[in-house]
Amino acid sequence: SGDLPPARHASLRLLSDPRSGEPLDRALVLWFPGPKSFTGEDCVEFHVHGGPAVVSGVLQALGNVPGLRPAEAGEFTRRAFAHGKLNLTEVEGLADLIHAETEAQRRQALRQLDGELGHLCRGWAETLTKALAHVEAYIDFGEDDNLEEGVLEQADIEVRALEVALGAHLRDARRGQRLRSGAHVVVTGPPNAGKSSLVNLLSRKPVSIVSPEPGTTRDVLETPVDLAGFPVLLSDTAGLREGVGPVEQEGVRRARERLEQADLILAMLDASDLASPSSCNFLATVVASVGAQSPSSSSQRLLLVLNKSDLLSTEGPGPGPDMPPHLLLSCVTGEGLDGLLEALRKELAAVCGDPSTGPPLLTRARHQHHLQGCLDALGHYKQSKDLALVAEALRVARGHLTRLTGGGGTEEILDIIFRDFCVGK
Ligand SMILES: Nc1nc2c(ncn2[C@@H]2O[C@H](COP(=O)(O)OP(=O)(O)OP(=O)(O)O)[C@@H](O)[C@H]2O)c(=O)[nH]1
Ligand SMILES: [K+]
Ligand SMILES: [Mg+2]
Repeated sequence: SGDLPPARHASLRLLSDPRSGEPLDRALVLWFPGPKSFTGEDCVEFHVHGGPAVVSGVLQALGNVPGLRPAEAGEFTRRAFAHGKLNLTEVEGLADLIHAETEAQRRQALRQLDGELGHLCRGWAETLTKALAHVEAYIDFGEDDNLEEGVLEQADIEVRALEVALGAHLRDARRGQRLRSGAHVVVTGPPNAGKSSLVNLLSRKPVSIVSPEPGTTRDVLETPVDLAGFPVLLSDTAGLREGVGPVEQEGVRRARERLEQADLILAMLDASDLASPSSCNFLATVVASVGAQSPSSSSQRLLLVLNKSDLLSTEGPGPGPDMPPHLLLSCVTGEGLDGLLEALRKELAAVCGDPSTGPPLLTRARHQHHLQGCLDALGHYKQSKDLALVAEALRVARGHLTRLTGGGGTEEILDIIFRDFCVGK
């Protein structure tokens, strides 16, 4: 009728049930004719009042219209993908955006939704297409004088540059996955250093029991927290010491086990008790051994925190010149907490990758799988003497890149990716 709202303009309308004519709500109606819509198809949005009676009344009235049914979870996004509105990495970015819990996760998801990773992969795939064209031209016209000189060599230079770029991204792959699922930060130190006090302070809730009795914490207590915008799984552990009863000894064993899985270690000592055997032993073993690792991206990182700084002026002489780099903190007064959070932000940006500045991250095992597949195929490319095999290796390599952005994706993979969505997206 003449009363239909104009395309892409919000119009105020009285909605009524088409069967009974009963008014349901006064609502904004938006009409998006395809292909300029989210899914690429004709779409209508009803912006109704949020009360449950209004929503169920409108849904019921719509459900009675022949041919209409409720969308399945992720169905809108799936249709957008089917109509080429989003590629697969962008779909993943959208899913991550919906589930983002911290600022860094949101930034990363937005970058992926903007198509950065897809763009990179398409550039790489183009390089391979060109190289393949050169190799095929050589196979067909190799003897022909008209063929430009050095086509194979030129292709080879570009493919090898691509191999280096892929390798760099793969070395970074664990970072992106940590940003998606949380970095492992483990608090460790001798008994009574204040480990549980710090865990409670950072998570802003009483996760662990704090008491003056050494050996209070026995089990590993893990809690998810947002630390300086990064998602973290923070573990409190038993104080490290020997010669104790079997229960505490088991706690110490679990603490050491968890320590091996840490991306970042928060090593904690009582600043007023640095000369004690347990402090010296901890510095000589845990702190020294992590400090001695090569500073490659795969090794663990460590922050040394000297707690109970509030006791320093009155009791101990304070940290001497031999003390490795450290931060002073008081869990009781909160002094030094800002400095610790800033240090944590820097460490976590290194552990998770920094989505404000760094290169596009590989956030899923699927990304890593295809880039590794591409790299392996380039390995075959280098070893092949026969030009037909060279061309085949390039084709396999390119196939991995197109599958990463969703070209030729199988239904099962799509099902897995779209399963993460909620109804209405
Ligand atoms: N003065 C002072 N006392 C602190 C500080 N942090 C913690 N404490 C006290 O130190 C004692 C031990 O704290 P916890 O947090 O239980 O220490 P822990 O390292 O978890 O101890 P275990 O689990 O037994 O290994 C408690 O009495 C805390 O109140 C601090 O910054 N200053
Ligand atoms: K304690
Ligand atoms: Mg404790």
